[in-house]
Amino acid sequence: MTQDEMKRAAAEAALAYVEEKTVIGVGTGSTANHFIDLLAEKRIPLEGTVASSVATAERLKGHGYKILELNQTGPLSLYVDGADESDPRLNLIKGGGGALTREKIVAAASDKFVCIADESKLVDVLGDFPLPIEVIPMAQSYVAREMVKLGGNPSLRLDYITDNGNIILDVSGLHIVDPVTLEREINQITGVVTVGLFAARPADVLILGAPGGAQVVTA
Ligand SMILES: O=C[C@H](O)[C@H](O)[C@H](O)COP(=O)(O)O
Repeated sequence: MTQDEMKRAAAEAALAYVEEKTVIGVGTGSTANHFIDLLAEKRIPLEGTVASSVATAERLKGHGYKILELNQTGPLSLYVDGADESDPRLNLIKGGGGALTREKIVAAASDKFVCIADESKLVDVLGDFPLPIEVIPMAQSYVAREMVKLGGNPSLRLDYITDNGNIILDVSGLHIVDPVTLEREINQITGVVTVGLFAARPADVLILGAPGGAQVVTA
């Protein structure tokens, strides 16, 4: 089974959490794309969707799904999205695709967050994947210096601007044993829009695609 097939297997298992004719939140990335395509292939009717990125909105629209603004919907019952890393407590690193801010907003507004990933994304301790941070452009150097003080090695994501008009710093070298505290500390740095650590609001369910099929992990 390839990594992509494992992503698709996880996405397919997430369909079990979708209630027809509801409004759901939909994440961004290659695993979320499988989920979107499977919703359409299985002809699952939805009242609407809240997209976590422009790219996801375009893909959903291409399949005929209605896009709603989060400000119109109130709380969502379900959010489905991928991740770059998960620890066993379902704390996540997200933002490899740059969509972390809108993803974190939709996750925060959702009752249940189902994370879908291939099995390689489950790690003991977060941090091998460089931690993405969305930053207001004029704060780039300041935030980078603050991240060095926290033990990280920041690097600017080149030729990339987020859907919100900001830059991304990818911070390597972190061994994140206390993700809740680190998320809070980074959130306090002036100029940080969002850190791609999802620990104050982790996933509720992690579905891992693996050669033997999809496995459901709960914290
Ligand atoms: O910004 C992107 C998102 O956080 C993605 O969910 C994450 O990067 C995982 O992407 P993929 O499903 O392509 O591995």
